[in-house]
Amino acid sequence: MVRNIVVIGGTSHPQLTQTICNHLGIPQANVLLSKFAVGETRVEIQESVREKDVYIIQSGGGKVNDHLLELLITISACKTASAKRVTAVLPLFPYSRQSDIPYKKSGAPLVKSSAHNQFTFDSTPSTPHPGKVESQGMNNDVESLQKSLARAQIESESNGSPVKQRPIANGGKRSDTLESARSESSLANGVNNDETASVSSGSLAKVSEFEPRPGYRQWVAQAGTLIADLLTCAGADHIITMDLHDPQYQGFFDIPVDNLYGRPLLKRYIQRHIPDYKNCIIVSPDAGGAKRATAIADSMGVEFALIHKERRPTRISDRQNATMMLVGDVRDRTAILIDDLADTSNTITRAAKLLKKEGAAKVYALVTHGILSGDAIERINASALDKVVVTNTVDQTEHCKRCPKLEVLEVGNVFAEAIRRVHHGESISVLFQYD
Ligand SMILES: O=P(O)(O)OC[C@H]1O[C@@H](O)[C@H](O)[C@@H]1O
Repeated sequence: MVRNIVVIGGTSHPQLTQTICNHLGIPQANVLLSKFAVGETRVEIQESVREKDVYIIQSGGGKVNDHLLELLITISACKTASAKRVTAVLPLFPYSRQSDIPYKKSGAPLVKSSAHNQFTFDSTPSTPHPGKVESQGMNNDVESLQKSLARAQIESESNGSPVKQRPIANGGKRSDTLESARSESSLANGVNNDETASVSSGSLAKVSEFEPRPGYRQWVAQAGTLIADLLTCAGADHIITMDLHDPQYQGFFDIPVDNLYGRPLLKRYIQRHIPDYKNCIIVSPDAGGAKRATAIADSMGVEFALIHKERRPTRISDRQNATMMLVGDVRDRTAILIDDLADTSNTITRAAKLLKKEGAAKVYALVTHGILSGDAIERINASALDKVVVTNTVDQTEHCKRCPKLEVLEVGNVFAEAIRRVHHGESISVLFQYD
């Protein structure tokens, strides 16, 4: 039983809050979380938090924007009710894939040429793309753009080389920038050129006609910084999270951030449940995740392979795998894909197809955050993946009902122990170790 501590659960993951409270031996605080008719979030803390150490559990995934706003309001409510310290516990950190966007010195985002639009990244079912929901075209397009640009940045950082700058086409005018970026973002999101062309939003057309002045920064919201600022402005004194997509995101905060590792759970699963695991091969589905995957492979003394995403145009008959190249030998072995998250599941299902094509006997995917939005479950069910193992940083109740290949690892005990240690001022570095 821990004293003088208050645990509040947001609406994103009530089951995880309950598990954490069970481990701590305390009841959840009474709060009223609801919505006004207009859709605005309403928060009422129904017990005193004066001079208490408050932990608010709220994960990303699902209705991520609603959950985020609910968290901000709850933090602020606790602060104004004189809580001594407020810690936001975000098992999956929302918006952490939207760290700052790379820009050229000239001011335009770093994007590649639109000439490379001849191939597709088909998957079954097809990956969501901007053209699908016309009314949301603008949002999706920008999100895709941010995703592709953030990837370009991270890939370039992991290569240790700067992102290549594309010469400005169109006689030096910058009006091509969004079109090129769109094309690039489409490539990164499984959209061929025809599909991209089907985006017919009036606002998009206006944006692409817009010719920025020299030096003007084509505007892509830098959500990563904003989210960090919102949390601290609301009153958060401390953040606890797990497997941040980009660990450097911790540097966006000027309050302590404890980034716990999901790796010990994944490693334990491999050792206990994968037959003859010493002869399996750990695979990173992209260069960005290589560090994460090699850490697990090295700690178990097993081999490692990497899937390289080739972004140059390739005309070969098997278009689906045209852009992926396996570095390593998986023939007749069990391949274990390791990644931080699966959202559309496009990455892991395409990787699984390639691994089976290269002769892997079985393919597992072990992923910390099973966001599994949209058609992700259908995609996994139809894929070459034999098993997908995720933690419950995101609620998996509904996913499990629809996906026989899914297995879930519990993180409630890890977060409860982190909370207990933070509350007592003990070191939590033991939770970062996994050997
Ligand atoms: O392909 P989906 O599942 O949508 O996205 C997951 C991938 O996107 C990356 O940021 C993650 O690290 C992971 O490799």
